Amino acid sequence: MVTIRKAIGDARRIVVKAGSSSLTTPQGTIDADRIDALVDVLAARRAAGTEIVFVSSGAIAAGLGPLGLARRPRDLATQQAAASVGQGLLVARYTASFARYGLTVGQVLLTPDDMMRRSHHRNAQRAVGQLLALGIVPVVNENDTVATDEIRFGDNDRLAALVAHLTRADALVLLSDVDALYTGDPSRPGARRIDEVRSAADLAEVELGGSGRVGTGGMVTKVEAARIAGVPVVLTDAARASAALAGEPVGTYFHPGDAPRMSSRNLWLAHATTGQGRVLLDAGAVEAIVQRRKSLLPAGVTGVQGEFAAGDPVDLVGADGRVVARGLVNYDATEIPELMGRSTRWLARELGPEYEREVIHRDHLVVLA
Ligand SMILES: Nc1ncnc2c1ncn2[C@@H]1O[C@H](COP(=O)(O)OP(=O)(O)O)[C@@H](O)[C@H]1O
Ligand SMILES: N[C@@H](CCC(=O)OP(=O)(O)O)C(=O)O
Repeated sequence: MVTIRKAIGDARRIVVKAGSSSLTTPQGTIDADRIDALVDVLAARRAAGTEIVFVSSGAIAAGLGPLGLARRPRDLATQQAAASVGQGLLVARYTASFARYGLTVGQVLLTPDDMMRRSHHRNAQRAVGQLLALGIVPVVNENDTVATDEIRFGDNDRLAALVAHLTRADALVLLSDVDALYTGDPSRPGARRIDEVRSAADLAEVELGGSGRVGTGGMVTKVEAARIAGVPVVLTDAARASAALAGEPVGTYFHPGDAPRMSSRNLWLAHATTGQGRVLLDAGAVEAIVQRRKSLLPAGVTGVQGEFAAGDPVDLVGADGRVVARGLVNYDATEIPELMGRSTRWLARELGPEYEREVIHRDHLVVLA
């Protein structure tokens, strides 16, 4: 007897993410047949009463052919141009394809700010919520045309996990060009399929390789997405989408961890940002932050590395060189050396009351250790 994954079968709202390789051809054009086949599956589940939020990659990959490019460009400006062309083509195809079932799609292009800033977050939540309430299928992607190397999600696996939080979905399905997670690169002999991941321990021996020809992030970002999604996740290929959505035992099933659900803001900070610099801490500060969840005060800082401005995300590093947390810093890198090792009281007295503030407030700090 086939055991059905009840959490997937019963889900009332599912985020489905498809990678570039499942939607486009090696020539850098849209693969209309495979898109139609995937839409058939999504529309069927939709007809059964489940709300679908579709996260579609492929903007850059679909723009390559029209721009006469043989491969993904390295420079940002050409990636942006390819995404601009490809995104329009993708959405035109989805519009036509879902229309076969009388369904309307709505394009949603997100930037990291939409997850991070409270007002933007609420706004994105309201917009997607309203699309769903109106019976429309939201088609989500990163806004690649205005993304920069510094400010971007970069991969849609983690974006899909954040969208699962944003929409309070019940499950996440990641569709790739590989049918499951393997113990190592599946093209190498000896790699074994993994049916279920219950905890980080199940991944201890797994080698997570890079992406295929057009994808971004490879398995690393998929496993990371499963870790942060907070709901059951199925990873499989697009050919098994129907079975995956029916809850049949295909691909790899990631059980939701028992870690408490992080706020979207902290999820973004931990998983969608890159530290713009490093703040070095003494042992007391590491203990205060990691064990007691306190703010970082100037007294516990022993050094700074890199150039950053107030408001930037920075990594907090212990004496052993390990990154223990990430946070939004309240000072420019150049200001910190004169504050280091000083008590806030001393700073307020000597430099003025505005120096009484923390280096990083605990509300803007996420522990990674
Ligand atoms: N341990 C692993 N298990 C499965 N696939 C892996 C593993 N390590 C690396 N990969 C590669 O990851 C690729 C999928 O990632 P990616 O190219 O980013 O896909 P997508 O475009 O669907 O996001 C697969 O084609 C596979 O070759
Ligand atoms: N936002 C990018 C896709 C980034 C990405 O994660 O790609 P993939 O690994 O194919 O899911 C695009 O639409 O081209």
